Amino acid sequence: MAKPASEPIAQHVPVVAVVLAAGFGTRFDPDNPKQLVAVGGKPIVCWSIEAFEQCARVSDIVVVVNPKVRGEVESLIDEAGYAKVRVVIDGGSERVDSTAAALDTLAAAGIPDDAKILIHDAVRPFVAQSAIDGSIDALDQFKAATVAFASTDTVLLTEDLGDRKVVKSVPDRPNTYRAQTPQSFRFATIRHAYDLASADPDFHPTDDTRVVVDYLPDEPVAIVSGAETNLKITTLADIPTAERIAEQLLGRDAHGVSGVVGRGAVDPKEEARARMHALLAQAAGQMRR
Ligand SMILES: Nc1ccn([C@@H]2O[C@H](COP(=O)(O)OP(=O)(O)OP(=O)(O)O)[C@@H](O)[C@H]2O)c(=O)n1
Ligand SMILES: C[C@](O)(CO)[C@H](O)COP(=O)(O)O
Repeated sequence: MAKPASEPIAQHVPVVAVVLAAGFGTRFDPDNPKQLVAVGGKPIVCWSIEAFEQCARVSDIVVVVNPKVRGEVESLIDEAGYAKVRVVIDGGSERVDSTAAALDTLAAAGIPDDAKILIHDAVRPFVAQSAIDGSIDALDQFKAATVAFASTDTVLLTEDLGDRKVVKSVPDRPNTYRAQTPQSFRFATIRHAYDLASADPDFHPTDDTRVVVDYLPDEPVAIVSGAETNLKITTLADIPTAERIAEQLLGRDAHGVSGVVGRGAVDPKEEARARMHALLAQAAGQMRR
């Protein structure tokens, strides 16, 4: 059951979330689209849409899909009754093509240049409200921003030497962040960057920030605090972590039992204690024999 959408609040400009769900999940399982996989009992794409439904400052949501998942995503949206989803559009073969399709749709709809656009990976289901709010706020000062998480590892920039990768440089760790989403922009800024990038068929960026950084290098992109829990589900190995985060957010323990123990329900700690007592009693009985 979806949480009800927050009432949109009066703002000067539209705040549009673009939820990118048009990927093919080749690193996950191409026969099992990851955006439809349930974690904590809820499809990943629904977690992401709901994060923006619940933010009162988000006025509209555009969902980007591919033909393989369109039917299922549309049914999920209908069943949940997401009130802010305006349109479900087809994406393209790469992530940037899907973003470009969303920008074209928004342009055709006559969205104002100063609208705030938040572009989010559908496969980052646990994005925090603070990251969404922080992204919207950052656009009052900057025309571009990205949620990112400070790297705890030292990051190595590499280059090719024969068939080996070798280290080219080592940036100072306090200056290294892992890019997350949402990545947010004033509409005219991201549209301009994409227009410039479209002239280069060899440009294959994996995120939208790169499009601004490469094509509008004078435009600062602000960092908004992300979190380790804003996980991108990339391979099957990410699912156990995702389940753990979902359980925490849903307030359940690792076995899916509600943390609130009602009358008649079995407290898992009590159950474990009873099991241990039984085992000890059995062991003691065997020692006496
Ligand atoms: N053509 C594409 C490619 C990706 N995405 C979206 O961009 C996000 C991040 O992409 P990624 O994790 O790489 O997903 P996939 O492209 O599905 O995975 P893979 O690269 O393993 O095929 C996902 O929400 C994905 O659905 C998209 O909308 N359109
Ligand atoms: C946008 C992104 O999630 C930021 O970390 C990432 O770049 C997507 O990359 P992918 O190659 O599409 O997984």
